[in-house]
Amino acid sequence: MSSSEEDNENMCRPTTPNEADCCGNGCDPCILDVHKRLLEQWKTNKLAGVHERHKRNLLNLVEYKKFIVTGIETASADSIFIRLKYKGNIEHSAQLFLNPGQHVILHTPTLSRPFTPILWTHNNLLLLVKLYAKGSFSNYAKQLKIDDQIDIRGPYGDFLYKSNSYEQILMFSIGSGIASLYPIAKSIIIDNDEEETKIHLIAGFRSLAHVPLKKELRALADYWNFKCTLQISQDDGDITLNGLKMEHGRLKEGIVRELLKYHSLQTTLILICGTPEFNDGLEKIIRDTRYLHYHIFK
Ligand SMILES: Cc1cc2nc3c(=O)[nH]c(=O)nc-3n(C[C@H](O)[C@H](O)[C@H](O)COP(=O)(O)OP(=O)(O)OC[C@H]3O[C@@H](n4cnc5c(N)ncnc54)[C@H](O)[C@@H]3O)c2cc1C
Repeated sequence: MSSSEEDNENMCRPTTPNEADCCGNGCDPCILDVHKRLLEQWKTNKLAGVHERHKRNLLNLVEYKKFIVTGIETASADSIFIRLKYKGNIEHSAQLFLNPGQHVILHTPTLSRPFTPILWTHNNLLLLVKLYAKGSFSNYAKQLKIDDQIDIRGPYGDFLYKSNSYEQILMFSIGSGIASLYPIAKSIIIDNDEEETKIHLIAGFRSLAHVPLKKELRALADYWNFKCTLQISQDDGDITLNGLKMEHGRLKEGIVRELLKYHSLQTTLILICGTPEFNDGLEKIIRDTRYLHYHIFK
């Protein structure tokens, strides 16, 4: 190996974070664990003679990058959109890169929380953030102002979709869980003309006022292969939203079991994102019904 190749390889070695880089908030994944994993992968590749071509992602798994708030908007009765832009100069070959459904860790001076960007470009990303009355990050988010700084690392999450690999995708979410599923639906339905896969998103919310992304969901519903059912738990009277099917009642086991009766166990992919209880309940149903392909975002 020439010395320049060796230099190049050593440059690709994941940078070791300082012990002090761990914020002590019990982040999942912790920056030190991520580095350990990357280092093992790097050593395995080195031994096997695999020379990785590193993509220049603005985001980094073990190093926080600085972003600034460029927009804050109401998304629904209990959620906001936060737009963040990379702070600093972008090298020619670098850009922000995420797979739909992947999440990032936001780090403030006192806490860290995972969020799933719903949209992004080469240097900015849009988050859908649900606000909880007593939530620590929620209270921080409520006071955010334009030009405030937030540190971000990532992306994390191992869900990878291969085009046209299923006939049908059933997506189940409650509340802010839609943040993981919307970017996947968009990438399949709008961003890829070659897709033949049909998607049915079943999303549970308290009331119509609590539904974010209404315009975006209706835009998806204009396509032949996307269907959306909003399962509204509070009695909102006769509610309608063009293009979207509205159902009364909580997104409960009976509804999921009924839907699962009519799909192929082999060619259907099931995606789930909600509270831990919701995720566990649906996983049990999927196992009982013997569906082969599912992924839970948690
Ligand atoms: C991989 C991953 C991706 C995520 N992506 C998003 C996202 O894109 N958008 C988003 O809004 N959130 C997302 N979350 C949840 C988010 O990270 C925070 O947990 C959430 O915003 C609450 O943080 P908090 O500090 O405001 O509340 P905390 O201070 O952590 O909790 C305070 C109280 O709020 C309530 N609470 C907190 N979280 C939940 C919950 N999930 N369901 C029900 N009640 C809850 C509980 O009553 C809790 O006791 C994601 C979580 C994970 C694990």
